[in-house]
Amino acid sequence: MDRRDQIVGQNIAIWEKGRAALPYLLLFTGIFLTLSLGSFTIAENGVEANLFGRLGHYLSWGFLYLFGNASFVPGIMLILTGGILLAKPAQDVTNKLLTIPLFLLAVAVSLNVFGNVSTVPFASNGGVLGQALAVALEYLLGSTGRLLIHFVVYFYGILVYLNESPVHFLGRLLAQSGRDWKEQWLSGYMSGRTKKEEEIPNYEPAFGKTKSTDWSKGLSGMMNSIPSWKETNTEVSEENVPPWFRREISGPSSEKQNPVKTPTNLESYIQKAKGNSKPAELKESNVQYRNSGLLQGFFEDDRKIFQFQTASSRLVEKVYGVPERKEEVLAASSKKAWEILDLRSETSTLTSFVEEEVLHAVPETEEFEEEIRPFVSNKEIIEEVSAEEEELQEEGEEFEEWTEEEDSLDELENSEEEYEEEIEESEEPTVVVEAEPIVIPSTLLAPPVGTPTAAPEKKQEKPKQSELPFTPVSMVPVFRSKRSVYHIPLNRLKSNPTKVQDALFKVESEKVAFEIENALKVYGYEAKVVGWERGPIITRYELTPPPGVKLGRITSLTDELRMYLAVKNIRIVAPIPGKSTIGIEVPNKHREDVFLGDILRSSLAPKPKKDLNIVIGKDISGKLVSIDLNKLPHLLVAGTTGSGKSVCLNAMIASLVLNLSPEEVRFIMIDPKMVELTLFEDIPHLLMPVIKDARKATKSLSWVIQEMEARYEAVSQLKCRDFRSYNEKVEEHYHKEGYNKMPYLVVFIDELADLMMVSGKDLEDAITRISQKSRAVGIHLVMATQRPSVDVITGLIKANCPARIAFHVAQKTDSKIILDMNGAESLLGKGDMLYKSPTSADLARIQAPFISEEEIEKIVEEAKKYGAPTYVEFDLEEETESESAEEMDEELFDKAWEIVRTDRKASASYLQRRLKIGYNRAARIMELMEERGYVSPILGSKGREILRSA
Ligand SMILES: Nc1ncnc2c1ncn2[C@@H]1O[C@H](COP(=O)(O)OP(=O)(O)OP(=O)(O)O)[C@@H](O)[C@H]1O
Repeated sequence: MDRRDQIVGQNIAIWEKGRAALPYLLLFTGIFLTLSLGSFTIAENGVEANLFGRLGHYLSWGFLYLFGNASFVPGIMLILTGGILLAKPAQDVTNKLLTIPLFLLAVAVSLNVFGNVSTVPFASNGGVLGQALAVALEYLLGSTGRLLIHFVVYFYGILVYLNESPVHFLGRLLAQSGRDWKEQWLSGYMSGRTKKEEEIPNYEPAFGKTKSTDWSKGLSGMMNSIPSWKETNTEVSEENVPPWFRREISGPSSEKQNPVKTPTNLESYIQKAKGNSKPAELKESNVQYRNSGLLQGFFEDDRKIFQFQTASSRLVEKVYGVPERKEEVLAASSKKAWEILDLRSETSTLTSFVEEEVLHAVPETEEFEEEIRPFVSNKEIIEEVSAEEEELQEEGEEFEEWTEEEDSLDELENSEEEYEEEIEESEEPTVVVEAEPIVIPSTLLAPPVGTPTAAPEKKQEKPKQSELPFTPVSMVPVFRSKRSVYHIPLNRLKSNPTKVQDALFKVESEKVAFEIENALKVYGYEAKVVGWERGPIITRYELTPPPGVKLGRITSLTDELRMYLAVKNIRIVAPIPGKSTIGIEVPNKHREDVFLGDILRSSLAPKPKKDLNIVIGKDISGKLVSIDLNKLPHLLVAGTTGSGKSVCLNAMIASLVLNLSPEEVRFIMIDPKMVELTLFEDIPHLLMPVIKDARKATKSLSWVIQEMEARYEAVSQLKCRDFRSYNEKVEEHYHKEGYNKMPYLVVFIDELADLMMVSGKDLEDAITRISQKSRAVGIHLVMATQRPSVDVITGLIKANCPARIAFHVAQKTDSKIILDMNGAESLLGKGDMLYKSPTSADLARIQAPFISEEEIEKIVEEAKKYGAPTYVEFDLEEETESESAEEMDEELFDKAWEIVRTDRKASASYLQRRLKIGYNRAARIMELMEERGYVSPILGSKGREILRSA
């Protein structure tokens, strides 16, 4: 660690202490100022009368003279800010304090403008400065300008005080008013049009009146074919909405503001045409969807129908794109009344049903076929839209699109007039509409209709909903950040103020090196310490091995050396990988804790941002070691209780939260211990609330499997090899087609053993499936366990997690399970660990960084400012039958054990009688007891033995 870091660290420590005293300082100053001013009197005994004596009197004098009664402002604001800081100690009040002079001056000017009279003569009208400022402002800006400008200062001050960026606030305001304007403009036009239609008694849509070759006849026919569609539920949930539509979503308010009821209009035309006195009404949906001004509308009928309210002229042209019918195209786009699109798949049984209905409505099959041919498939529409978007982007401004539409409006109004004329001329509609209105199913948007198969009973069939004709994508809900730039300040993290001085260390190391040489001499080996490397908690001494001595002999001297050096533990590495020396790792006398804050600050130097890069600590030479979770791709952590697993996991999560926004990474946290990961509850990166129940853990992992499959599907659709190239492609081009970038997904499990105990096989299966496949789609597992036994870290799990971290473990066998070699048993605990990378057989000894709970809380608090977490829609509570049975067994377990223990009878039939339960259940409970080591397996005729006494 260099000197600069040291100074920074010290400064931060001083700052932290100062911060704790800040609220009291603010409160005291505020009270002092307010009371001094309140007790100020101009009379002779002013000093005596003032509650804060001479200082209070003269200070108040100065303030009142300069700012008049506005002088009370700083005191009151200081009290307010101090109170806020006391209630929320982590708040940054710098902005609040900076607004005090602003408000002081603004109030002083206000007092002058509105003529404040004070009992203290020189304090009237905002004091000398208030008067001077007011006069200067009036001279420069006139009285109106003065009034306005000082109100602007209030406005600005209030925003800054509330920690709101005035620029962002104005931006949002402008954006909102722009949207409102656009919608009002649209609704004004559309309502005008509706009125017109109502005024003309015989008004019929043009497409209902034109000759039989008109495309709209097919439409009208179809509109009359499927009555049930419009009667179904119109509530729209965001779930499963194709990403294409999801890109801009406005809430219900905008929908209300916009009185466009296109389908109703369209239907009413058809109702009128067939003389139906009971016009059907389509309910409006709540949520409006847009795609960059190209189209706008809302979902109906349980997301099966997308009702367009607006669409760009090119999209319209594509759908109706027969050049000879240009007027119609224009008319259609102007009315925005044609746009009803069914999103059902083309394979549904509906196809023949609709075809048949259409042909029923339109007798001339050939003509009808011609009518519907111009409709294009959804895929083509999407392509067209993307082309349209590209073009728009080239043109630069979305606004131009609206201007264009405005221009075309005039044209369209003309064409509407033409239609009206046509209506008058026309005597009879050529299309005989017989059935109820329907919407256009997508089945008709694709290929021409084949020969119908008349089957009237099919009319009663409920249309089957199949998959939406859009790309299946990640189920991770989109996170919308409250702020534009994601940044969590590192000053929230501590630094280590106690660094061991090099000089001190040199003396210590020389002494230890001498002792090592002596100890080996005692056992008859002439070895020389040739150097050492100092880490934060251990130092590795390098020795040249005595010639002709087997290395095993030296390593077998571990205990002897430990005793000779009087240290807790030593570890001998023979030979040091890549060197011709032996390493003896000896604990330092003075431990130097590694703080996450220090690490992140020292690694702040600009370097390419690796996606899931995590600094996991300092190695024995004090160098930072980082891992890229993306490459591992999963990590297994093991160690006895108190060895530092949870702190390590917390540090990993914290560094990810500090580096990556919720748009870039999401977490699922499983914490059966209920105390470790819950600290991160409610951070926006979470996909589910922190899971504390082992049963829910398995369910959440099954969700991860589904997500993994969906991601694979999406990745293969864009013909990408992995998730990264998918994200690149989406960023470059495919976002225009509605594809969303996928965030990394990291699943943290603290205490795998607890989970394996409850749902062993299921959990193992889920973990194996995820770990085998998920690497390519950005899903990673980080699992920690206290008990590195073969039933927890099974062969399958081990095989799929080549990257492992071992903290201190109780025995060599545990070390072998986790690392496939000895070593972890000689670690020192408290974050001392061995890391086995997937690419190398050698172990790296690392000191994990420390992060305290308070630091985590501060980070969490900062992260929460970016928004609340958007959880996946997934019911973790839902219970399967077998699960509830297991739960009941679990409930009975304690009772059963009490009976077995006191009666000394471990048999299922005995439990059956005592607990009045079925035999199967009793046998299951006995098996549970066996699994948990309470009773032995059945020992032939002797039955089971009771293994525990309590
Ligand atoms: N990197 C570290 N640096 C310094 N001290 C540490 C470090 N990691 C852990 N400790 C100390 O060890 C204690 C136990 O750590 P931790 O809670 O992470 O253990 P654990 O392995 O998760 O234990 P358990 O499995 O019982 O939860 C901590 O309270 C802390 O004081």
